[in-house]
Amino acid sequence: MENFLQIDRAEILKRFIPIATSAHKGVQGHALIIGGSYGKTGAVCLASKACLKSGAGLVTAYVPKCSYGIVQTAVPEVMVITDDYMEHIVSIHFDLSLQAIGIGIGMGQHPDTQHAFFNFVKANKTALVIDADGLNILSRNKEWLSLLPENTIITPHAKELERLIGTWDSKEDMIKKATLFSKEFKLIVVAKGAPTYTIDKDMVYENTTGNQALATAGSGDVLTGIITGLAAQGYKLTDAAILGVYLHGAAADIALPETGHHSFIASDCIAYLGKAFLSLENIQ
Ligand SMILES: NC(=O)C1=CN([C@@H]2O[C@H](COP(=O)(O)OP(=O)(O)OC[C@H]3O[C@@H](n4cnc5c(N)ncnc54)[C@H](OP(=O)(O)O)[C@@H]3O)[C@@H](O)[C@H]2O)[C@@H](O)CC1
Ligand SMILES: Nc1ncnc2c1ncn2[C@@H]1O[C@H](COP(=O)(O)OP(=O)(O)O)[C@@H](O)[C@H]1O
Ligand SMILES: [Mg+2]
Repeated sequence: MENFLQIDRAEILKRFIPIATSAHKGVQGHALIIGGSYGKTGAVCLASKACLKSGAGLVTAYVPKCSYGIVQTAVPEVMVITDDYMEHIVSIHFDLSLQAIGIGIGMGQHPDTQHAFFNFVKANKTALVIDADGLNILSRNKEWLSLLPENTIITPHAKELERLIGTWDSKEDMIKKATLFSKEFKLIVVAKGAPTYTIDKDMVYENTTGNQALATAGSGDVLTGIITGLAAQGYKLTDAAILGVYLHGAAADIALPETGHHSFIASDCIAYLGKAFLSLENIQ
């Protein structure tokens, strides 16, 4: 039987950790964002910028060669490592000490990328957030799900979730199936939608922020970056997911009087993240 909890500001304040006055970038966590392919480097730019804007001390992006100049120009604060191949990822290798990795956005599902993803998950021990093509690759290769570290966060939209757990006939049925999936593979499922449910075994956390302005390209990529950034800072992974979803929605709610529903874009979600954090910190 599932237990439901509505995530409002009071619940978030129980989990939110302000940054210590003595902090430096070395203690704020190093996050790696792996993704991108020809024509979809924007997803990595959005995720890695959102990751930094969520408080991670250092962010590196792992991208195919064609994405190098784009990421360096769009987000100069982010460091970049490139794959050996030009247009998509064919092997994932790096020598970094990391606290969290976000993988899958804009990555595509080329057979070589699937192979690289398999070798990566087989070896990886770092806290992991998987989105978009990382999830699509797992849907095609369900036997790889058991390779993921316990409490890996997955962030599917409805179609990605359906590819993983099959169809459902009601919201209750979706939650039941996602709960079973979460328990079977020991994963935290962020079932994105309106509202978003974060499902950690029998616990179901219903988010209370966000609006239809988020129905715009790249808003999920931003969420991946936020959650990865919080995980890198050492949040318990369930809390990183819950807090990330809340802040992402809060940024869209705070932006609304300025952008309206139509003109809000994923970059606005990043731009308003500061105000979303301030709504928790009461700093004037
Ligand atoms: N600037 C960039 O670089 C960007 C790069 N991006 C990257 O692109 C890649 C592909 O990602 P993607 O999500 O567009 O593809 P995919 O999983 O096939 O879903 C599409 C189909 O699924 C459905 N569908 C979608 N959402 C749904 C929902 N909430 N609820 C229900 N259904 C939903 C919908 O199906 P329909 O409703 O039309 O039947 C739609 O046709 C990925 O790597 C991503 O990171 C993007 O982030 C954009 C910005
Ligand atoms: N109508 C809506 N109300 C609230 N949130 C929404 C709405 N539409 C989309 N979102 C949110 O926007 C994000 C979309 O993610 P996703 O579909 O992965 O986008 P993309 O792949 O383009 O980055 C999710 O966090 C989802 O919950
Ligand atoms: Mg997406």
